[in-house]
Amino acid sequence: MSYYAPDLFKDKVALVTGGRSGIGYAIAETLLQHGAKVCICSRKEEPLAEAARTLSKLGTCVYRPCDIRKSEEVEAVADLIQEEFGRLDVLVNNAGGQFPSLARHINDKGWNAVINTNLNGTFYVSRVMAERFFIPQQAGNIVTIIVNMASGFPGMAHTGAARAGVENLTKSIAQEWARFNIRANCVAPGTIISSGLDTYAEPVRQLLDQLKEDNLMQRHGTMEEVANAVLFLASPLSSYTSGITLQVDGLDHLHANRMRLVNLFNE
Ligand SMILES: CCC/C=C/C(=O)SCCNC(=O)CCNC(=O)[C@H](O)C(C)(C)COP(=O)([O-])OP(=O)([O-])OC[C@H]1O[C@@H](n2cnc3c(N)ncnc32)[C@H](O)[C@@H]1OP(=O)([O-])[O-]
Ligand SMILES: NC(=O)C1=CN([C@@H]2O[C@H](COP(=O)(O)OP(=O)(O)OC[C@H]3O[C@@H](n4cnc5c(N)ncnc54)[C@H](OP(=O)(O)O)[C@@H]3O)[C@@H](O)[C@H]2O)C=CC1
Repeated sequence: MSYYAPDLFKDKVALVTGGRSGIGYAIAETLLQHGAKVCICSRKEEPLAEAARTLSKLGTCVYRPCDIRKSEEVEAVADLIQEEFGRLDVLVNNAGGQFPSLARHINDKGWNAVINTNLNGTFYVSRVMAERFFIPQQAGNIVTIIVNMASGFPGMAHTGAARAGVENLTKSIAQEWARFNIRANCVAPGTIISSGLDTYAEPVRQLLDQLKEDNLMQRHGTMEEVANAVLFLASPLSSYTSGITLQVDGLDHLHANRMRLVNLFNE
């Protein structure tokens, strides 16, 4: 059940990066359920196509494989959106990820992989979609998924640094592009039960129970809770809000034990 009007995104077109799985899939699904036409992109063509097939039962959903770290592939996604819909109203920068490691053990390649994905990739997609659609249309809306790194991210310093960069980038573009009627905001999820958590190996998975106990609401978040926050920021319901980060974390940004992950490494 949804508290939003079912036609909230009628005639609107949305791009969800990383929309083939987890939180991105839930966002794409929710946008479709509220009338949007949706494009999803990610690196792995087969699961991406499968996700688009399933999502198409809810409405129009197209897909194009894309590594957001390659701006020419991002341009190809914009080409598809232009051909299929001729416009774009909402960009959800959801694609991202990282691996757990103490900072001093992250080698150059690993550092660059995470920075390129989360910071550079998010910038490329935002810039391309603004240039191709939002600025010419004089209208657009960007919502970017980051993480809870309000007190740093010990155990995943690369992603903490990248997402802090994205949060600051969002404040800058929100100001630069306000004159084009473009809003830009972030959503910072805490620990959310999703396919993303399955990518972590056992020691980190054990941590999840501890994180749940630490949480003042005594639980992890759901993908629907993140999607609902995205819907709010992507819709006219938040029309006077730009440049902010909405925390969806059951208070973890104020209260989480940030050393839990570091302590797993037993150093
Ligand atoms: C509490 C939870 C809160 C947050 C939850 C979530 O976000 S859930 C969402 C979670 N979902 C996701 O995170 C999914 C998306 N994540 C990813 O796709 C990857 O983590 C990525 C961001 C590194 C990109 O990867 P890619 O395809 O570009 O590259 P690649 O795989 O080829 O690696 C490049 C280099 O990185 C290094 N390195 C990589 N892994 C490890 C490791 N375990 N150990 C050590 N190092 C590692 C290594 O140097 C490697 O080079 P090598 O040694 O192989 O020559
Ligand atoms: N689950 C959680 O607790 C939290 C998640 N987040 C963030 O939410 C977002 C979604 O995570 P979640 O759904 O949990 O995890 P998933 O691993 O399921 O989602 C990550 C998605 O991003 C895509 N992706 C990764 N790298 C690239 C790339 N270079 N180019 C294009 N697509 C890419 C993946 O598809 P493909 O492999 O096909 O490229 C996948 O669809 C991520 O940014 C994550 O860091 C933030 C806080 C907490």
